[in-house]
Amino acid sequence: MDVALLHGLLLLLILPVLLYRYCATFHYFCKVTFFNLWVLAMATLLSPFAAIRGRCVENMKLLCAAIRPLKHLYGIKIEVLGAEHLNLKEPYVIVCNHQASLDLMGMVEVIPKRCVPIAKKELLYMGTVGWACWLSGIIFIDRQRTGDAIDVISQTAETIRRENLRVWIFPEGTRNQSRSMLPFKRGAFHLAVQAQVPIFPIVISPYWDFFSSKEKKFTPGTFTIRVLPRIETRGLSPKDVPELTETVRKTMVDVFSEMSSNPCRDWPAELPLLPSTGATKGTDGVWHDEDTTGTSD
Ligand SMILES: CCCCCCCCCCCCCCCC(=O)SCCNC(=O)CCNC(=O)[C@H](O)C(C)(C)COP(=O)(O)OP(=O)(O)OC[C@H]1O[C@@H](n2cnc3c(N)ncnc32)[C@H](O)[C@@H]1OP(=O)(O)O
Ligand SMILES: CCCCCCCC/C=C\CCCCCCCC(=O)OC[C@@H](O)COP(=O)(O)O
Repeated sequence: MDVALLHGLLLLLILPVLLYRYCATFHYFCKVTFFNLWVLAMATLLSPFAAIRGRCVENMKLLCAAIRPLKHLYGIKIEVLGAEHLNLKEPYVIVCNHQASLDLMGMVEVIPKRCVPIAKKELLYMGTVGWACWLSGIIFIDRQRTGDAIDVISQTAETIRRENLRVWIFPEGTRNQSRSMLPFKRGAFHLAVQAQVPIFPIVISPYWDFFSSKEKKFTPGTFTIRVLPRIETRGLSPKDVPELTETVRKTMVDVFSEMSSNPCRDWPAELPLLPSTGATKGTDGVWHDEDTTGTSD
């Protein structure tokens, strides 16, 4: 009886190990659960320290430091190209494609100082995770209430200039693992135009090789983050937003396709970008290059 019990116990111990080793779906769920538990645990541990400082963007540093070890735990290599573009003293808006929660791992590799993401308000209700996000100055929007979301974005346009902040937005508005990008929401572009600050597009290469929530795949792997040159919005008005949105999306989709078809990551140092670096749109509707000397750190 005792031996049978022992065998049962051993099997109970070994079974998860075997499942983890040989069942891809179980492996996937374990890794995703660990990711969420890690975030929850870190938020719980760090929120009291962040609370001492109160709600402030400096707490983003704590949040980022807590997420950074995850890439080592998952065996994920992240390559960042073009990070130097972000060395601007002035405020700006970052727009980035959004494939999965794993984007957090890439985001913390490249996010500049004094930068806050815009997030769906549902995150706010995730216990200590919401608390940590709020304490770090993350801006919440209700995607179901466009009017309210627009108000928040308009206030943000004033805040980023007043407090010299950067804002990180996922303009697809939701996670997307398709072969291209979803149509872009216009909030990020209204924000940049209203604040008259530049936009930096960031493209994260596809995770297909190592991660797919549909196929329940999560293995070690590599991805690349490409920071594209800035796109000026000075002189643009709200009527230019639809075209600006489409131009930026097309640029990002082109880079994403390039990254998808070149898994060896053998990209040219500078990809052609429309509009080009430091371009502004003149009254004639044409994008003009301008001198950006002295704007970088
Ligand atoms: C210590 C450890 C802790 C760990 C802690 C870990 C967690 C750490 C998390 C950090 C990371 C967060 C990551 C979160 C990731 C997301 O939560 S993604 C989801 C949230 N993000 C978004 O939704 C993207 C931003 N959304 C937008 O920009 C959308 O435009 C809005 C404002 C929500 C409106 O949405 P919509 O109505 O569906 O779409 P849209 O067609 O764009 O707009 C409708 C109309 O309003 C106009 N409009 C839009 N915005 C404006 C505006 N600002 N002014 C004037 N008109 C506007 C549009 O132009 C359009 O009008 P027309 O041009 O058609 O005439
Ligand atoms: C008292 C309640 C306690 C609840 C505790 C919940 C614990 C949850 C723990 C960890 C959550 C980790 C969240 C990481 C968030 C990463 C950002 C993200 O990817 O958000 C999704 C959002 O972009 C788009 O959402 P949808 O694709 O539209 O959906």
